[in-house]
Amino acid sequence: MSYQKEQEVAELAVQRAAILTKKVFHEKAKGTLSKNDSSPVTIGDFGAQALIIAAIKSNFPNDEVVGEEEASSLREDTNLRDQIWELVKGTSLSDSKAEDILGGPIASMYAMLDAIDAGNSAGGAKGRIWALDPIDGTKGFLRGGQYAVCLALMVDGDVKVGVLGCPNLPVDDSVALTADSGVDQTDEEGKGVLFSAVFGQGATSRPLTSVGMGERKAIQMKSVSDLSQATFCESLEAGHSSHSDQSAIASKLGVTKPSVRMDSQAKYGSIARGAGDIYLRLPTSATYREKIWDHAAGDLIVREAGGEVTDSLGRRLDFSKGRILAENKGVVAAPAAIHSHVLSVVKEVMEAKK
Ligand SMILES: Nc1ncnc2c1ncn2[C@@H]1O[C@H](COP(=O)(O)O)[C@@H](OP(=O)(O)O)[C@H]1O
Ligand SMILES: [Mg+2]
Repeated sequence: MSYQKEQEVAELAVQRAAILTKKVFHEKAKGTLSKNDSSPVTIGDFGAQALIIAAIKSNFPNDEVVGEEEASSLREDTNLRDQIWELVKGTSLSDSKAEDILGGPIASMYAMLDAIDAGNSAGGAKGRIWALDPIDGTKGFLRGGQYAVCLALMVDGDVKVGVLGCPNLPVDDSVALTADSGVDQTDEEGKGVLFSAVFGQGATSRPLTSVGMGERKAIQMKSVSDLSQATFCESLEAGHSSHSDQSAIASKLGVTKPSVRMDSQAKYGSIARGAGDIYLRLPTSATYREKIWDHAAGDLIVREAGGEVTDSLGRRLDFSKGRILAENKGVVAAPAAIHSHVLSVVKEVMEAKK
């Protein structure tokens, strides 16, 4: 399967949803968002999920979707619902042919609520299931840092298509990450990149604004010959991964640069294009299980760019277990050539803690 149509729909849908999230952010910044003070994340999340699921359902009506949100609270809260509908109604691509590919605008507010609710798949090992995170990196979105609109298609539990829209990352793949890449990037001119991969066909990037027009550009992870010069990424939120374990691992690896702390799957995209090298996500609790929508697209994009992605015990991320990664703990992503070395150090550090 080439998954050409799926990739095209996913890219355009993510682009349209990303435009909506940007609009919400700017309305919030101008103070015109809401008289009743609904959270911009709530509005952006629901709106983006509606646009993306509507596009999936109009092209692939039998596919299922695992989406982060569901609309029951919206059906009660008419004010919030109207606010989201205004925004969804007003968000279309400037390219009308591309908009047609997505199935055009959503017909009514009730169709919007139904689209949101169609993200209720239980996931699993059979059939075609999309994993959707309309705004990944909630905290980053709110602080004007990094966030991502994330969409992946799984077929019988394997990720076949992955798309990440990162509105606040630089377009240029050659811009190396720095310690402050994760914060306060909003409103700088010319930002926004879309990463995309199809299983077996490599990973690409292009400006988020040129989706549907420009060519995709192949991306590759950087080869790391000297770990002392390597850049590693981690969550900005200390609650989402163990900064102390990650720092112990980095120093054992001989990494000398400070970590790049960044919200969302923008981390996967950044290492896939060689702007950084390694992504470490060591669990902070024994019971938390990662959500499939937080990893599916990034996992494929990194692997298609020449990387390897496992959990902290060296197991491939298993997306066939439902809405969560029930059989995995944490994430270790690195170029294939050094992944086993990185993993051995991860295991050493985790063993030493016991
Ligand atoms: N205790 C925890 N450990 C790991 N991930 C967590 C977590 N609590 C929440 N998360 C997830 O971490 C995601 C953000 O990842 P990151 O830290 O890389 O930006 C959140 O996605 P949302 O922002 O979509 O809610 C959320 O699903
Ligand atoms: Mg998320």
